[in-house]
Amino acid sequence: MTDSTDTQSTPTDLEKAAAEAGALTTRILELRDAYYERDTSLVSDAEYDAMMHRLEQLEHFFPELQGQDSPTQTVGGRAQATLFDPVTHVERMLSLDNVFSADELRIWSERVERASGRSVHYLSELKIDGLAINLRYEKGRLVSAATRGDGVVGEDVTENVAAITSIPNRLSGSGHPDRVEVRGEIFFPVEAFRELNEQQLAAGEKVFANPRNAASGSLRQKAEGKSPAALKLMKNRLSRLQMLVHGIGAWPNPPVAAQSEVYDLLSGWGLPTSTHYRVFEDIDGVIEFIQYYGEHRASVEHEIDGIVVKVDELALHDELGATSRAPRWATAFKYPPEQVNTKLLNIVVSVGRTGRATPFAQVEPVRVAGSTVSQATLHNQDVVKAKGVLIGDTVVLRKAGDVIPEILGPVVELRDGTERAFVMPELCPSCDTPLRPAKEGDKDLRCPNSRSCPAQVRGRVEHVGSRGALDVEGLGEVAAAALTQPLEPTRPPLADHNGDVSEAGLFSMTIADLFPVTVTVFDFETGLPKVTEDGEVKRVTPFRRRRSKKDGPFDPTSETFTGDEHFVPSKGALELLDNLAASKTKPLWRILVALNIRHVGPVAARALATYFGSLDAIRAATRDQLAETEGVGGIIADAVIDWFEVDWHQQIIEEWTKAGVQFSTPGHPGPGAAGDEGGVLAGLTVVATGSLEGFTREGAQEAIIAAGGKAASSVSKKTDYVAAGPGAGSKLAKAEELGLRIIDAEQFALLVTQGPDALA
Ligand SMILES: NC(=O)c1ccc[n+]([C@@H]2O[C@H](COP(=O)([O-])OP(=O)(O)OC[C@H]3O[C@@H](n4cnc5c(N)ncnc54)[C@H](O)[C@@H]3O)[C@@H](O)[C@H]2O)c1
Repeated sequence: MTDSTDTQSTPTDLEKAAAEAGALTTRILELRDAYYERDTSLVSDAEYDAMMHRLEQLEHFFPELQGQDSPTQTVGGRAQATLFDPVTHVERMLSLDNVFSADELRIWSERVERASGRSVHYLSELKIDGLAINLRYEKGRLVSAATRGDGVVGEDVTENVAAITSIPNRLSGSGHPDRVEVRGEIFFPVEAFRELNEQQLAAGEKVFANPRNAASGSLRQKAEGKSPAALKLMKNRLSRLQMLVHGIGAWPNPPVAAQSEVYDLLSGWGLPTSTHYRVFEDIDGVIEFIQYYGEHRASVEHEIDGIVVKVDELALHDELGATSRAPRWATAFKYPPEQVNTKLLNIVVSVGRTGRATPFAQVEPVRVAGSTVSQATLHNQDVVKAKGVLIGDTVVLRKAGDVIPEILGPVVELRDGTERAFVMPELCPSCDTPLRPAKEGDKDLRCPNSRSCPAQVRGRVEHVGSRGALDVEGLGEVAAAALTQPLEPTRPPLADHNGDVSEAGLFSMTIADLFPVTVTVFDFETGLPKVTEDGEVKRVTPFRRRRSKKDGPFDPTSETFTGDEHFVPSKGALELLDNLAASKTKPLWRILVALNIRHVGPVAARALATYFGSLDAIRAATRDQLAETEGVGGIIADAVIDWFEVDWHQQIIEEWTKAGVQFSTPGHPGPGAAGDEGGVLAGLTVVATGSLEGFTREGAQEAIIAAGGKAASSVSKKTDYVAAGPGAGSKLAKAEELGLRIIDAEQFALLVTQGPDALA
């Protein structure tokens, strides 16, 4: 680069960077203030981390931008605590640097090992998502508890800490120095947080969106000026908090050489330490530990937002030292966020197959835990009220692993007055029937028009096609909506001559029924129909397409002219009818599930099908006979009897029978017979884990049950066989530990067809 380009470009780049860094700094300081002073997250942690990361980058390229009080050089909170008396820590409390990938972690460890001049041991532990606390013990007595503040001066919360039972007032054991500072994290265990929110909900109070902020808010409450009732509530919240210690501050010359040994000492003094830590000889072990907990976050009793990696050798802590913000001998690997902020665009009410009217949040689509979320259930109007969300709010949304997304609450501080409250409709949004509770006192409202409420029929039709029922490819949400959506001028294929929709006609539909189906396309954000450029409501025809030259000779039985256009059935229409036809003779239990009998899912349906062998035998059974059938019981027996008593259910059976649906198991000898005889696996419990060649996951379970065995989902002493294929994880390990009989896919195939003797 020549001098002339340097003088031309550098000032502009620097200016640009300075402007960006300035804006970022202002924003980060605002966010910190809200977070540490008002226990509120105005943005998600991931967004905050991204801003910090960007600021670090800018300062890296333009070191002149890095002032002493840049957020990258300072610890979170504020020096002058506004609520509590100040406490000066004997030794500074630092934050931690972050890494976000295995590669970044490797770079960190290489730097550490280079600076140490040797390989080191790494202590890996869970990063507890709570708030930092500093406990000072003098002569074994707790004299002060303080928040981190700006790292030098924190807030005195000694009084409130007294209500946290896991924090001892006196250290037990011996060997504690005259003065020691212990550092830890205060948090709500997941279960305690759930209970707290349940209690808030029951009391008609607002639920808390975030355990970290709830913990911080609970600890940083002032007793003064509170009514006796409010004081009781405060004590109650404090008593649910817990603490785990993860370090020491001031302690000259500790009698141990490693951080992991510090934990043994601390726990010997009666302080709670975490059991989730391990020491590794290299960074690969740490990365496996990170992967493991990334997949098992939900199994930990408290929230975690990452893994803290510390050099285990204490001598190296002094050698490596610290920056003004964080130690060089530790770093935090941050997991991708499970909580994000997004906009609540609307709350719409949907009616499901059982008639329950459920408010749904439609949110601005947002990436979280590996998928894009655009809606979340809000359960019922009481939950909407308790969460305190208004339409138009910025809300906190959580999605953990495979768990369904949940709206945790609003960010009240971001309201601008345009938000509006949700009003639960009085009429069913699908059929205008007045909604009512199923029984007195029920919070959930239902549409009582179960027979022909289009939303309920749609839900039931979708259920017929679902994997746990008849597993009909092509009969999913969209097809179910298309078959039931009543639209002028076409009648939905599942409507009878009165125009009432019902699943009774599902198996007798023909191409001619499907052909005219026109479906309105709804706009997700508004819930209103989409409009074309010409101002027409947008409609699609999923079961037909325009004829093309490739379609061969004209077939008058399945083709049609509409206006001047020529249509043929779509591939989807033909497949749907073929698949429906093929499912008429599927196993009886699948047909039973497809009937949408309350409480009768695959497990109960299998039990009924195995014992009775036909729908007629089930109908003829007494309540006692049903209830006594293994795997059935009283509640299901009642639900089955109730189901048969409804007239229009008879119509479904009649219509389906006429269409060729098989309501019995060919060759079944009659009630009880199959049960007595048992299968080759009668009395045996088998667990299938990993991928077993030749079997799907569900197929393996079915094979066990079909052979009369019990398909268990977890391994215990009572398990007789564990069939394990590639990918078998903890179940296989447990089976080995218990010394159980472990078999491979080939042996499994023998076992379920010929029984245990085949393996001898
Ligand atoms: N959403 C927002 O608006 C907002 C604003 C400010 C801060 N934040 C969040 O706070 C973070 C910054 O806070 P920070 O400076 O406290 O850093 P940090 O939370 O990333 O890490 C440092 C802290 O981790 C804690 N910790 C938990 N488990 C630990 C363990 N096993 N060993 C050692 N320490 C452990 C310690 O208290 C330590 O002070 C951000 O990354 C962000 O997640 C969010």
